[in-house]
Amino acid sequence: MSTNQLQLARALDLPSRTAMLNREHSVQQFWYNNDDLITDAWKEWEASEIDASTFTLDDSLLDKNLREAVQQAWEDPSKEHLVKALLEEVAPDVFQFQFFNPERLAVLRGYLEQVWNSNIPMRPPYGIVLNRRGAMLDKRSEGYLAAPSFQAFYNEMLNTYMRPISRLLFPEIMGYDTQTFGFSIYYDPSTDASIRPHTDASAVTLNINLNLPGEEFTGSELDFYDQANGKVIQLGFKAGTAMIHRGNVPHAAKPITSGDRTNFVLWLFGDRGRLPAQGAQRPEIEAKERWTTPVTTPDGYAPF
Ligand SMILES: O=C(O)CCC(=O)C(=O)O
Ligand SMILES: [Fe+2]
Repeated sequence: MSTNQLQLARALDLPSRTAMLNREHSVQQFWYNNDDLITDAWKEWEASEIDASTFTLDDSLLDKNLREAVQQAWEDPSKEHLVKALLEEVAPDVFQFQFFNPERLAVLRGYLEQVWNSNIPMRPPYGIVLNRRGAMLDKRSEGYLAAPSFQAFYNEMLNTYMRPISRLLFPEIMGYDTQTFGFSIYYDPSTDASIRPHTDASAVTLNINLNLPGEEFTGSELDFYDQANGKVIQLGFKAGTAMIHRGNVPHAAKPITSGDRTNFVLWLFGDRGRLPAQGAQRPEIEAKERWTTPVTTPDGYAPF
């Protein structure tokens, strides 16, 4: 790796927002042609511009109870009830729990702030709508956040935490959880403020709030539509909390009316994006099958 990849990446002409929104061919070409350069630039950036002793991304950022329960379940899956006990059902099949330790979140947010200021080309998420100040997190995505320590942390969140927790709550997703996907989103009243009702192209979605304690916002609740009785259940995020739900539960983000909100949205699905059938039987699965990591290789399929 030559040492000026970072400079070269910073000098690239990013495709315009309109071109990105129109999914023009030139945009795909841009990411394809510059993939290696940009990946090397992230490595160089992390080695030269990030203070590794301050910005260590590891499980010490997570809630201590969650970390300890998950660690015990990995060592002895018969203890997975310790994890389950931390998950509160706040709407039918929607669970909330403390994911990050709010006091430690400043490390992650500080890191992400430097990512944002890095001037390395990044592709914002444009799933349901474009989110201007968001990033693609998974290696399968063009213009993803390829910094090595971030990638290790991202994969740990999905493989060590999200997948077994998902299997514990939604056993029918077993086998439809081999592939990972993720993005970050940022809402404020003047740019990207809401998302209309939709379902996700995931088997399971884990949505984690990254706001710091005291970083208040109003509005921006998630509405979950309970198909059984037509009711809407409105849920709010607090610093470092997460919601986990099947991808096919309709939901929307209400407009944010003051402040801002930053979240990670993490998805699991099967190979080539396969999803469990609607209303799939919920099989009995043994605990020891849940606390495993699939050997499947990432297939490169990206839903958006
Ligand atoms: O606003 C949120 O946190 C949820 C976003 C969401 O549902 C999505 O990006 O699919
Ligand atoms: Fe969603």
